[in-house]
Amino acid sequence: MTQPLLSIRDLHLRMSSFDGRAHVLNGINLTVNRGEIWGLVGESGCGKSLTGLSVSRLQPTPPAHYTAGEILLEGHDLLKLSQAEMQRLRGKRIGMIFQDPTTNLNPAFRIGDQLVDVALAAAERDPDVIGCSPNAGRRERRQAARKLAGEMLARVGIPNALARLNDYPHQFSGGMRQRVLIAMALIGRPDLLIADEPTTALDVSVQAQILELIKNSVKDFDMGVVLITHNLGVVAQTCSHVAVMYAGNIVESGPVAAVIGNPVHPYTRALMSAIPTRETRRGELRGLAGSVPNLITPPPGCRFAPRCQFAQPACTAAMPTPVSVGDSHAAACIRVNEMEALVDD
Ligand SMILES: Nc1ncnc2c1ncn2[C@@H]1O[C@H](COP(=O)(O)OP(=O)(O)OP(=O)(O)O)[C@@H](O)[C@H]1O
Repeated sequence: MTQPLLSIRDLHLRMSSFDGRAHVLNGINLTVNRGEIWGLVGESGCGKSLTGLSVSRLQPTPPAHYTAGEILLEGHDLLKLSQAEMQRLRGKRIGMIFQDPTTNLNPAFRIGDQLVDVALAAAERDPDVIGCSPNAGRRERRQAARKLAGEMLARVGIPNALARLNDYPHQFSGGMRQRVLIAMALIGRPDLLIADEPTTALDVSVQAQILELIKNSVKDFDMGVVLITHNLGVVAQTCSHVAVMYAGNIVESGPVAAVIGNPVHPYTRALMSAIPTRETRRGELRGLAGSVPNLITPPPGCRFAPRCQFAQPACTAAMPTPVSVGDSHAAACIRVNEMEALVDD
């Protein structure tokens, strides 16, 4: 059997602050294969970004400290690598896109120069990236990198790409800047792309184009994607799989059709019923009462129990382990097999 592209196993991350230690990731398990787009969803503060940052090893240190677990990229544990070794993987094997396209481009440099720098850095690790021998002269390598930069810009849908290499970031709209960042993330031909809220800052029509671009890039580059979002609509539209996070745990995961078509964890069900639909009339929108618990003193057992309408005393006895409820579909709830009956009541 082939190795999964990414395998996060029982990852525990602790954060220290003046108030105490927070267990912000509490045994995360996630497997991503090439060709898959995994959506990570959940309310603010559930640990989505820290999971993504952990894979790229960009978590804030200090105060972040791993107490257990592994992050395997094709079998190699990223947590065992030095920052210098990790630096070599970023851009080449792991690409990243973040929420705000404005702050992630340097306003003082032309778009072309920024893309060329990333391509040359990736080519140091793999000369094939720019298709130029490592023994070639500096000028020849820059020319090859610039040609690739133009091709990448065209590929992410920037019209008149070659001429636009000479422009500065302020000459691009928000959606265009996000396309440039996608080009930058893909130029080193990564195996894995981590996209943290890549469309949140964009208007709805541009959002759809960017999500389509990510979907097409998965096919073109045969990579795997972890897409972090608050939005279950984005997951339904873009992802093949989804992991629902609550307070540092994955509470439900599986293929999108199974999880969204038949959510079994009370938290997933609550998130879904909070989505406005065409039928939702004024005053009928059901929000999710309460908030994510303080992770310095989390509630005992299931962390969702204090907000769960189906909680019973046994829920607070121990952290529930994931139970399989279908093909690759699992949920961490001790009442999962009763859920159909509970919901019908
Ligand atoms: N630098 C930090 N120092 C201390 N605690 C932090 C730090 N960064 C994040 N946290 C805590 O870790 C937890 C998880 O944060 P994270 O940013 O991963 O959540 P998230 O699900 O991505 O939220 P959002 O959707 O708002 O980005 C939160 O409780 C947060 O307060």
